[in-house]
Amino acid sequence: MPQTHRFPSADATTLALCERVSATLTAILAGQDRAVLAVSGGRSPIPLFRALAQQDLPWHRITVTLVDERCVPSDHRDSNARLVRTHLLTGYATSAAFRPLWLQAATAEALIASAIGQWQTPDLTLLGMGEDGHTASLFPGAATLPAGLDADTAAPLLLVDPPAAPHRRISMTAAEIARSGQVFLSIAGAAKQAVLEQALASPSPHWPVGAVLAGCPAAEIFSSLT
Ligand SMILES: O=C1O[C@H](COP(=O)(O)O)[C@@H](O)[C@H](O)[C@H]1O
Repeated sequence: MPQTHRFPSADATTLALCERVSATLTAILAGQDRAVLAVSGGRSPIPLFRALAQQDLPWHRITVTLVDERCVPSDHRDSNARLVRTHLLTGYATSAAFRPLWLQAATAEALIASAIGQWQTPDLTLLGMGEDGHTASLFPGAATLPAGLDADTAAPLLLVDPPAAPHRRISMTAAEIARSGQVFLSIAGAAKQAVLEQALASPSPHWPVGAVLAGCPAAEIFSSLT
């Protein structure tokens, strides 16, 4: 069962998570030349990205990639790559390498093949969660959700067409999240807290986050009610 760390506010969560991510990357880099950090998109991670960018880490030995991406050009307002470039790859973190997931491709097959072709299993994966219980872009009701939650698949990434959210997505599979060295999930707000508790109590495809975390018993959850 993942361990949960509760904080009085979203700001306190950001501070604690920033320290934890920094310490984890430092520990990983004490034992290997390079580390791969996979980060989520959306809006919630912006304060964490800004805090991490101010950490004096050996960013030149870190590759940042994405847990999931919307299939939109890299200058689109909904692009997670744009979010990362704007808020994380600044300050000290300018020297990190960045591997975006979405690249222009003629077909869906070429798109997923190019993303998988340059993919490396992350040493540390940072997850978020939507109020519908999706994490990464593993959305409830998506046609490819069963493949995305297949614990035995070797596929690290797959395409997802969310039934109730904009844009086709590229997402890490639950199996690839489970293969990550470490997994931290952060959420803020009572609504997300209630969904997460329900998902953990009875893992089901209705709340993909529960099924994902069931495959990551050593994952850690960072949460606040505000
Ligand atoms: O669409 C997405 O949503 C989730 C949750 O976003 P948030 O802003 O509510 O935290 C995010 O984790 C995922 O990476 C993103 O593409």
